[in-house]
Amino acid sequence: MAAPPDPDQPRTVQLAAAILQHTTSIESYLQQNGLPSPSFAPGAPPKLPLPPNVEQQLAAALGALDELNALLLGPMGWLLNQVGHAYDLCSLHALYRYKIPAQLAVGEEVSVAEIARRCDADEDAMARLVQHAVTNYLLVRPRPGHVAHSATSAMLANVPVLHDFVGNVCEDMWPSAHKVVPALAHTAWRGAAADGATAAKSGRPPNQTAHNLAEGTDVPFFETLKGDPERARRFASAMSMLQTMPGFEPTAALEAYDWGALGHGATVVDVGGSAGTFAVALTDKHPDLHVIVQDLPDVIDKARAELPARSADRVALQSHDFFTPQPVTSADAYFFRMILHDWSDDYCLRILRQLIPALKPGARVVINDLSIPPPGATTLYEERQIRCKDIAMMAMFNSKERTMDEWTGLVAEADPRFRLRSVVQLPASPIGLIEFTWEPAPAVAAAAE
Ligand SMILES: C[S@@+](CC[C@H](N)C(=O)[O-])C[C@H]1O[C@@H](n2cnc3c(N)ncnc32)[C@H](O)[C@@H]1O
Repeated sequence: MAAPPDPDQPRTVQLAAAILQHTTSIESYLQQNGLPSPSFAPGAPPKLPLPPNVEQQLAAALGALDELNALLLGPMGWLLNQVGHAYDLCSLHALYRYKIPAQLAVGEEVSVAEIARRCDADEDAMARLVQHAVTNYLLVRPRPGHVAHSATSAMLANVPVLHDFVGNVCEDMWPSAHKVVPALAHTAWRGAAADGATAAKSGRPPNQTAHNLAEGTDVPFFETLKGDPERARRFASAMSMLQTMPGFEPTAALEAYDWGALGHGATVVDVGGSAGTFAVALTDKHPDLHVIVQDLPDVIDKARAELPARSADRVALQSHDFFTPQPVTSADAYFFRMILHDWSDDYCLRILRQLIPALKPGARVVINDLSIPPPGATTLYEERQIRCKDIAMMAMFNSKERTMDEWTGLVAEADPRFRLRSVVQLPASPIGLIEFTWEPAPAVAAAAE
């Protein structure tokens, strides 16, 4: 248990004391469990392997460090720091585009001139980008003018999905970042909403985004991917990397929800279930459940080729556009995992309402998606990470991350007969699991008969 800060000390000293206290706890946990101290050396674990109680100390240490950094820089320094961040991704982009990590052997010390030669790039510019990468711990500098692998670059060299993730960030998403405000201010787009619902609070269409301005196209990002197989492959690979992040793994949703309570032989529809990763994990754990994975035709074709033989009699695959009426009637649960955050409120309402004619009384609708923590529930540093994701969703899709209240309000707006049943916030994760049941009022049910 962390000691409270000494109120007689200045804030900076309180923060420094908290950082020392939390860091000491983290190091003792690592030492007691025979785990290595954090390091920049290639081979360091991608993430500190900490249990939830120590993970909380890590979150507190990082939050305190961030606030201390801002205070010590002072208002002007902190402002200039933001300006610097605008260019931070340039060196990571160079690492990605020129596949620099893959060109270095672990333990090899290479001159910056040699890096430029291996990349067939301008020596002066490449040397400067590589030196910037050193300052961001993406590479290390064993001696002046030379670089070598850091833990991060070695990971980028060895984990192809991570390389794809960086490519997706630097080449698909980052170009839209400086168009977020111009898209907001775009006169012709102001007030545009789904299906002409001009008063909608968040209904800007997915083809009037910062991404559309950045790429000079009027088709939504997912449509662009359909015409560009390599970009689509990189996006799918980047998404599969996200599935391995803490809280984003299928196992997290398996453990957070009582799937067994749906009953023996229950049917679950995984709406937008992609390649069926979750469905396979769910039926491995609960072999008596039947899961129908729905997605767009191309995705289902690919899923069909990849579905493990052991899942064939428990997992069915179905092409379905979730903007059309739900074809599976009377299922026990309809599951939306990382789907609705891709869409603005108006589009989410349309997706949810497509379920209604198919629902039997008591059917569950389970949303497994990011949730923005309430103010003060996390450090500003932690909240910033999810707010950055929220802005990324706005930039690419005109969609959003939501608070728990926004999630429950959205589903209630889709139809008041969706009754909130449970809310679970996954530990040490921005992901939530919100369960609704379909409860038509007796009078409404009778009238419908
Ligand atoms: C962010 S992914 C989430 C996939 C999966 N639920 C998971 O958690 O890994 C969004 C999914 O929605 C699918 N999708 C997009 N538009 C769709 C539509 N109109 N109908 C059905 N699926 C759609 C995409 O193909 C993709 O598989």
